[in-house]
Amino acid sequence: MSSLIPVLEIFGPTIQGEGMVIGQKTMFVRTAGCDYRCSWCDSAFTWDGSAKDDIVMMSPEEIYEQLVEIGGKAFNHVTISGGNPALLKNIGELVQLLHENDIKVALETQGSKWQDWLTEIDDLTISPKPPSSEMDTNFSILGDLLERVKNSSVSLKVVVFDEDDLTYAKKIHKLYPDVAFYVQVGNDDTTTEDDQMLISKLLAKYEWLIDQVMNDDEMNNVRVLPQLHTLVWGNKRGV
Ligand SMILES: C[S@@+](CC[C@H](N)C(=O)[O-])C[C@H]1O[C@@H](n2cnc3c(N)ncnc32)[C@H](O)[C@@H]1O
Ligand SMILES: Nc1nc2[nH]cc(C(=O)O)c2c(=O)[nH]1
Ligand code: SF4
Ligand SMILES: [Mg+2]
Repeated sequence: MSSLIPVLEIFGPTIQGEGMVIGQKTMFVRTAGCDYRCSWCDSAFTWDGSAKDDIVMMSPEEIYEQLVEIGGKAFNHVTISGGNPALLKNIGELVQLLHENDIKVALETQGSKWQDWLTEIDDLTISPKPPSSEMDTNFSILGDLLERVKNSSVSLKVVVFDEDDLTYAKKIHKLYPDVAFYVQVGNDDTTTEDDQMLISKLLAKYEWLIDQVMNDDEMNNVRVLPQLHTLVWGNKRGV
């Protein structure tokens, strides 16, 4: 019997709305628990206790069964996010099971914890947190992690809210110039249900971020992205 994984959401198929495989058709598995408390976290329910009664302890086999129950045959890509899935040693068993079923696996983590299974991920996104998050980056852990996954398909993605975040993003890019680098628009209104207001605000921020990067000779090899799912579905959960 495999060990159990704390799961908060399984949904899809949908598009990957962020980062290195934006637009990719994928299922999502969202784990509970995070070692960070980002001020603007759009998935705070994974760690703030508000959804603690919704956490289901599932074996990798049960997760795979539910993915198939929801997605049928209409997927071959699964994204694991959280919370921080890298807190969980047994994600490795889930990754192995998905690979055995010819499913590619993406994973989102902030780069604060190492797990040996990180080298097995097909699309690995590391998202270190800028000053606006009020979290501190442990550069020793981050550097070690990036060194150990350097032969995998890996990217760095920094969410940017303001100029200080942009300075931080540049520092990250300069430290690890060989890792594909993305900056992403930050959503500072993660509870509103007014989609039109949210979308026009986020598009204005996207234009601001594009302008900043275009005018900066230290960011010639940078990809600038919105959170595509937010532009389509606003703050809706499970999409
Ligand atoms: C909810 S996190 C879960 C994975 C992991 N804890 C992390 O932060 O990378 C998934 C992605 O959403 C991003 N994110 C979280 N809140 C956001 C917000 N308010 N605006 C834009 N991106 C956000 C994170 O930076 C991360 O890249
Ligand atoms: N469509 C969609 N794309 C995403 N990319 C990263 C997400 C996340 O919350 O980790 C996410 C999400 O929740 N939905
Ligand atoms: S690291 Fe990710 S899940 Fe954790 S608080 Fe920050 S954005 Fe949220
Ligand atoms: Mg999200």
